[in-house]
Amino acid sequence: MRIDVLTVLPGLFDCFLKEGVIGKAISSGKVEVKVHNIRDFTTDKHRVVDDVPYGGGPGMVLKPEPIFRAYDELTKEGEKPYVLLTEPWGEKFNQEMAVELSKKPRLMIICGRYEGVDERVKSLVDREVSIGDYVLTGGELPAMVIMDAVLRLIPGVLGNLESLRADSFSDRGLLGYPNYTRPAEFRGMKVPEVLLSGHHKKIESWRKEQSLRKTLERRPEIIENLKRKGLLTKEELE
Ligand SMILES: NCc1ccc(-c2ccccc2)nc1
Repeated sequence: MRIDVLTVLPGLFDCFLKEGVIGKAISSGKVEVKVHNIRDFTTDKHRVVDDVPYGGGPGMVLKPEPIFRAYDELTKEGEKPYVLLTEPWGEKFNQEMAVELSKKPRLMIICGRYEGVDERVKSLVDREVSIGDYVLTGGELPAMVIMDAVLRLIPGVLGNLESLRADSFSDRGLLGYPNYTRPAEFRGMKVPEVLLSGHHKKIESWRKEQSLRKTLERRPEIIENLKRKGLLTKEELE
């Protein structure tokens, strides 16, 4: 997969693209991520990327020209990208969308900033995406959240051990089960006996029950949603 990011603050992505699983996936060539400074696609001396809103009102709006110039330049060759715009009011990002986006050969993420982008930019956009109902200073962090969730799903990006965690639970949006590691007792808090039993069937059913219980308790709408879609097995429903 290739991802092109358009932003006025490219520096925000430096650590994200160098460290951890994402950093390894890029350095190993499993995925390609290019961050582009919108300012590099201006033509005036002052490299202006924003302007005051028509009709008045507070703040500034990202101008259309530099973004269109960047889009035209970056799509001259190769597959046309599926274009996302990070906005406070976009469609809510979730694991289902992450799975769908991970199947695209090429993505472009336009990061909103200031009061937002000129409305004409949306003629380039396939999906306006929000990571939650709160307003940030810009769409760069949401872009990193989306890339993290999508890139980890690309085959080969997660090491063998980690990929085991991508089981039918996380993919259905269920909350995870409790995790423990050594020591077996710490400050009087013991690891549940079942996890020390070595009885894999019992451990698996304990974990399923814990995950379903935690999801029912904290996010009942996820259970209802899965029920409606018929994505819960008979024993999971019991
Ligand atoms: N859904 C989170 C999100 C996404 C983008 C923005 C944002 C804020 C300011 C300017 C442009 C985009 N805020 C929140």
